[in-house]
Amino acid sequence: MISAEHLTVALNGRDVARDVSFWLRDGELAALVGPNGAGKSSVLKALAGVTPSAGEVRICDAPADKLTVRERARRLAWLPQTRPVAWNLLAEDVVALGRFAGAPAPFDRMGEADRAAVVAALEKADATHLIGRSFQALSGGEQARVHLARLLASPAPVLLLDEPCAALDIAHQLSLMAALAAEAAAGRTVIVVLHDLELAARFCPRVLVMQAGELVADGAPDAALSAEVLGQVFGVRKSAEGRLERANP
Ligand SMILES: Nc1ncnc2c1ncn2[C@@H]1O[C@H](COP(=O)(O)OP(=O)(O)OP(=O)(O)O)[C@@H](O)[C@H]1O
Repeated sequence: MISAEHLTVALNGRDVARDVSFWLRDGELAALVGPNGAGKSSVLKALAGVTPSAGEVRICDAPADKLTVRERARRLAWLPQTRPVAWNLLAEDVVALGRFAGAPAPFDRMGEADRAAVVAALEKADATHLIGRSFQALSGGEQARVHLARLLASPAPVLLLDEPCAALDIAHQLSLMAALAAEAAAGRTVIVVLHDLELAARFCPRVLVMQAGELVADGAPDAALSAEVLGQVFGVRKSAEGRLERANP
């Protein structure tokens, strides 16, 4: 459904992602993890086509660089790490933006199916009560849930989410991960950048680990987050009680 072959992203003359290759099928839910600055957002941006890259990205069997912006947006929805909304839209109008690329023609009016998708996405993101509220007057976590609903409202078969749990309380983090698992079970391919390794291991059958621009592990949580990877990549280890702690405090 989405693949990267020898993906390299250079910024300011430096490779911030180097020779990254992976392949995800329909219905896979993968966590993309790694320390700060490892290159996770850069890879997601390259997959979304918003940053230049070398190598090949294929989305739904099509080379991404041959797709128009609209074709790409129909295949892939991206939740960036920073999410400015320039206009003070209503919460439901921000969610409706997720339907834009799927419309038969730009600026078509929303139909019944679009309205139903917006309502369903708001429900999935536990944000129905925010209908009618102005987006910029929402709390950080409420805004994050509206953005999640925007993504879920999109018909795209591939979802990319960059730290969607930031700003969410623990109950909503768990609900978000359950919602992503449900999307994957329904056939979408989901890549989610996470810093919480326990959340990643609990919900994601596949974990991609980046370090200093390289993909250093890719597999089921037990293998990808082995004691060796935890120590070498993250500088942590599991205590006797199973808690993560600094390897060299
Ligand atoms: N626009 C830019 N110009 C130059 N360097 C950049 C730019 N954006 C990011 N970088 C650098 O690229 C590297 C990778 O950044 P990236 O945002 O992909 O990391 P990340 O793994 O998502 O980090 P974090 O967990 O902190 O969000 C970092 O060293 C960062 O400083």
